[in-house]
Amino acid sequence: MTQPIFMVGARGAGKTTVGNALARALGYQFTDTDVFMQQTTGLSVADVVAREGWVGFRRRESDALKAVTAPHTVVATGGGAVLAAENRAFMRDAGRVIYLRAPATTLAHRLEEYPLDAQRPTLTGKPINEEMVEVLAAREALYQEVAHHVLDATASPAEIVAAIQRVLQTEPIK
Ligand SMILES: Nc1ncnc2c1ncn2[C@@H]1O[C@H](COP(=O)(O)OP(=O)(O)OP(=O)(O)O)[C@@H](O)[C@H]1O
Ligand SMILES: O=C(O)C1=C[C@@H](O)[C@@H](O)[C@H](O)C1
Ligand SMILES: [Mg+2]
Repeated sequence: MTQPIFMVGARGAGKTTVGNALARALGYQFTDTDVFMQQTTGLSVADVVAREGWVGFRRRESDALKAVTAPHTVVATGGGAVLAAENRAFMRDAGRVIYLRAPATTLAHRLEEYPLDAQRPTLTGKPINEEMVEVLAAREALYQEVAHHVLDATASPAEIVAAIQRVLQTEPIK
């Protein structure tokens, strides 16, 4: 397989952590749309949102997704990349899409431990647990729709990488 692999899921699901480890295991390149945008603009997510609003950030995110996509590459996407139908169609068409799925409580716990506020400014202004419940309610159907494979993101990163390697050897069922 040479196709790019796209990691999708909410903030804290482990797209960056697991995506990086998966790339190492496969001998693939690793790239992250949030990091790509930070490097190309010199601005954090919070800065871009302050200057251009979420609409501007989402436009840049769609451009970044296309720019980083290449064969033999694991792409960690931003948590909201699935919001645009254009991005969902692009990822399904270009490669394999992996949804790292975890409950809101797990995500909120991880984000509390390691907030990284500049890269993860609040989406709703609400406390993080409430925010993650809301975000998942709004996006779960989109993550499911775009994914070729859904993985349990509460396992350890090593276990998730092994599980992804197994599903990549199967034909996508969706
Ligand atoms: N499977 C896991 N088990 C335990 N902790 C994890 C796991 N995956 C990620 N983490 C931890 O959760 C935090 C968030 O992980 P990570 O940055 O990879 O998430 P993300 O999906 O890339 O989030 P974002 O959308 O904000 O970029 C990190 O502190 C990371 O160490
Ligand atoms: O879930 C989201 O909407 C976001 C997730 C992060 O990866 C960043 O892309 C940004 O903080 C927005
Ligand atoms: Mg990330």
